[in-house]
Amino acid sequence: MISFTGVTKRYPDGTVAVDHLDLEIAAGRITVLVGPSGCGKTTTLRMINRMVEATEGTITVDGRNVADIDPPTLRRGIGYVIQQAGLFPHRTIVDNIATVPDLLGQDKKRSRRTARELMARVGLDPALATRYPAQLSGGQQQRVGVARALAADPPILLMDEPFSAVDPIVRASLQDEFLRLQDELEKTIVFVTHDIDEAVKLGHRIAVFQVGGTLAQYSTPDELLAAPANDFVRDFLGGDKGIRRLRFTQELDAEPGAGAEAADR
Ligand SMILES: Nc1ncnc2c1ncn2[C@@H]1O[C@H](COP(=O)(O)OP(=O)(O)OP(=O)(O)O)[C@@H](O)[C@H]1O
Repeated sequence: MISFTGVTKRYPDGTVAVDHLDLEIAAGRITVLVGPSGCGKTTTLRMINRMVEATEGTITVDGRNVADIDPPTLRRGIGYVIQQAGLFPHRTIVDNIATVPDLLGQDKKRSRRTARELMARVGLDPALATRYPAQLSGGQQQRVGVARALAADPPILLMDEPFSAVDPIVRASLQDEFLRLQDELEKTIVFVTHDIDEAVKLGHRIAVFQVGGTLAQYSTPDELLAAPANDFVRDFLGGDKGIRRLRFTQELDAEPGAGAEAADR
C-alpha cells in the first residue's frame, strides 16, 4: 500500500502544486489520479518515487517512509511509464526493454529472453524486436514503454498519461490489453490521466484532483458517477454522465475487451 499523509509540495517559486494531501492507494489495484491541467497529478505521482521531494508530510510504501529509502533503491521497486514512452532512440526494442536488467548487471541472454516474453505479453509482434523506436507506431512504442517498466518486475507501476499520445482506437486497445495484463499481474498501479472516461474504465478507485492540489473526491468509479461530491466534480464529469454511467455498467457486464468497442460507439 502507498499512503500519503498531510503531503504538500511547494515548488521553489512558491507554487503549491499539492496541498495537504491524504490518500491511501491499495496494493494490487489500479488507482487513477484525474483532474484538469495543473492540478498536481504528476507532482503527486513523482513524489512516490522521489523524482519530486515532498515539502511537508509523509509518504509511505508498505509502511516505509520513502524519505528514508535512497532513491535508486526505491526506484528499483517502482516502474515508471510516461506519455511519449521515453525510449532510447539508438537502442533496439529488445534492448530498450532490457534496460533495467542490464543496469542491474543481469545475464544478457536471460534478460533478452525475458524481454521477448514481455513483448508477447504486451501484444508486440516478435519481428519488431530488432527495430529501433522510430520504426514503430506510437501505439507500439507505448507497449514497449509498458514492457520496459515491467522488465524489472516491480511491484509498483507509476503511469503518467501513458496512452494519451495515440489515437482513440489504438488507445482503447492499449487500455483493454493493459487491463488484461493487470488481471494477471496484480501490480499496484498509480495511473495519471486528465481523461475521465479513461479513469472510469481503468480505475478501481479514482482520485479527482482540483487545481491547487487538493482532492475533490476519492471513490470507486460507480460511486463517483452516481454521487459526485460537489459542483466541481459534477462539471468535470460533464453533461453526459448518464451515458457514461450506462456504459460503465455495460462494461461490468460484458466480456473483457467488449468495453472498448462500447466506448468507441
Ligand atoms: N518545477 C516546477 N516549478 C514550479 N512549478 C511547477 C513545477 N512543476 C510543476 N509546477 C506547477 O505545479 C502545478 C501542478 O503541476 P503538475 O504537473 O503536477 O500538474 P498536472 O495535474 O500533472 O498537470 P497536467 O495534466 O497539465 O500534466 C502547476 O501549477 C504547475 O505549473
